[in-house]
Amino acid sequence: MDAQHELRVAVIVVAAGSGERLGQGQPKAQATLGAEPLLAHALRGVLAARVGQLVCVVVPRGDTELRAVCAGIDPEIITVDGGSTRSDSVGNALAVLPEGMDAVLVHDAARPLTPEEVFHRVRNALDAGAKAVIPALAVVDTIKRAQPAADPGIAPEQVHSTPQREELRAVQTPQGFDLATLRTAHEAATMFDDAQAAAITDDAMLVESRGVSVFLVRGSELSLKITTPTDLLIAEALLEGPAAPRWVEG
Ligand SMILES: Nc1ccn([C@@H]2O[C@H](COP(=O)(O)OP(=O)(O)OP(=O)(O)O)[C@@H](O)[C@H]2O)c(=O)n1
Ligand SMILES: C[C@](O)(CO)[C@H](O)COP(=O)(O)O
Repeated sequence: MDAQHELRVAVIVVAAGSGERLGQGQPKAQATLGAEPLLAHALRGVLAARVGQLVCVVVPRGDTELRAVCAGIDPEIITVDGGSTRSDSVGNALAVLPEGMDAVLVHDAARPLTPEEVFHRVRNALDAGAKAVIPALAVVDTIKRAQPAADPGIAPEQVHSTPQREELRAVQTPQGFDLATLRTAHEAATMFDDAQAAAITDDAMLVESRGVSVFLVRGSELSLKITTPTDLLIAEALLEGPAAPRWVEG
């Protein structure tokens, strides 16, 4: 990329998950946080950060509520149906992006409080020439690798080993990529079998496996992912507190 050319960036927000672990019986992106759906918070953060020329939101197939949330915030937002896995949902968005984009940020609607600064760090790394960049935090717990139990559910698991904590990072979104690099990696993943496909938990994995260098920038504790009911309680407390992102006022 020459220094004169400003990157044209698309932001994909994946919001097509079912929210099984949250257990509200509705798509997770519809769950209410401070009187608004998670998707509305996530989109407000994306738009406040001004890191892209367009936003594409991936919604559950047949959804009308999340489409209405998008239209109510910015009628220019593109919406597309999701797939059965997160990776399929990202692939569906990659397929509908208009011509002329250079790079893409992929963000989880399930991270409603991601501060603008995190978007900027990712975008800045792309501007500096990175093909792949992800926000991350140092891990605070000691992590153990478990040995698969001989009789799952009967015999207790045993510890296999303890990775060095200094080397571990908990990664977040938005994850930023050169668009052609991410598209090639997703196309290769369409050949995966079901077990391989189920094991793809983020986009960076797909480009890593192709030998692309993935750079890390600092994430944020505010950027927690809403997965369980406890996460939603924590997010409510964060939203009320002094550390809430500036854009939560609307
Ligand atoms: N088929 C899917 C699965 C997930 N996602 C999105 O990917 C992000 C991270 O996924 P996760 O937190 O696992 O959400 P769910 O799949 O909804 O959660 P669960 O596994 O508890 O059902 C979320 O913003 C979710 O909406 C998606 O767009 N399409
Ligand atoms: C992409 C991600 O949010 C990075 O932390 C995470 O891997 C998504 O995982 P999930 O199991 O789909 O929630």
